[in-house]
Amino acid sequence: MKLDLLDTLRQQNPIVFNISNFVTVQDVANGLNALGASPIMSEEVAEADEMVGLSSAVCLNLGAFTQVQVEQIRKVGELANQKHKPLVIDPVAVGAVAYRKQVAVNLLNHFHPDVIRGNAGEIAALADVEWNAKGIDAGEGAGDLEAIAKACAQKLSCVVILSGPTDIITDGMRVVKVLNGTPLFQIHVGSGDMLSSIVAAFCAVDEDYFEAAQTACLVFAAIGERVAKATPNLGAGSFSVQLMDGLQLTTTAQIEAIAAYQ
Ligand SMILES: Nc1ncnc2c1ncn2[C@@H]1O[C@H](COP(=O)(O)OP(=O)(O)O)[C@@H](O)[C@H]1O
Ligand SMILES: Cc1ncsc1CCOP(=O)(O)O
Ligand SMILES: [Mg+2]
Repeated sequence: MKLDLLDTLRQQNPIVFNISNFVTVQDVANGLNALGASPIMSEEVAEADEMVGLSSAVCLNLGAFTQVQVEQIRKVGELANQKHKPLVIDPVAVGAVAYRKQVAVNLLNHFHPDVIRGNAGEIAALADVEWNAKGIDAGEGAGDLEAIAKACAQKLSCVVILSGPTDIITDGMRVVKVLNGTPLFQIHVGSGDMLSSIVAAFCAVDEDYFEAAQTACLVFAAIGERVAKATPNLGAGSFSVQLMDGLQLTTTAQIEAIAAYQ
């Protein structure tokens, strides 16, 4: 685990280009900014070439697209591959909505992601494993999560993060598990979207995307855990405020002190 990547990220302040969704776009922008990256968003395909060109990483969130936006997402994904910019995909709710899975699978025929980050329901759907996803949430299933994450990574030849109470990060062969976190993440819509964009930010500062992905998961989960423990009776509203402060103010040493992974 390369925790010093957080210091590198804060020194380099990489530009991360996000196609976000209208629900969580502000959380994603502010989360990246607070941590030490430089977010930029766009909904216009005409500026895709310039946007990808000026960015150090790209995060495509499939949370709430229109057909016009699918064209933009495809173009940006293709450009990211052509310009060798790290590309992260967040396949929101592909396990719950057949149309979304169809769109996601079609997009993945046009470009190759370096990292896919989703919850159990989303990663199971991409791996074609039986699972009862619940809307944007993981839902329930009987399968082994590590095996599902590995199957998805092997099928799509990329790093996969299956997030949840334990984050499972795999390149299809190697597996790292991040045990930090807090259940408060579940009552804040946008936790997963923030994590996906933060994964892209770490990929901007380390070409080893397996390392970048696991560090991003540890940093995000440990900061959430730390702020949750620091404030008694934290609720959904104040957690999101504390989380933003934590992303800005938590040091590498403070994360190292509570880091739990295997
Ligand atoms: N019950 C939980 N306990 C601890 N951490 C959690 C829990 N549920 C989710 N997380 C954390 O929340 C973040 C978002 O993950 P997740 O909830 O799986 O994404 P999504 O919002 O896309 O469903 C990750 O950092 C994950 O580790
Ligand atoms: C509620 C909702 N609806 C479409 S996208 C979205 C946000 C999903 O955010 P997250 O997956 O980070 O909880
Ligand atoms: Mg999500």
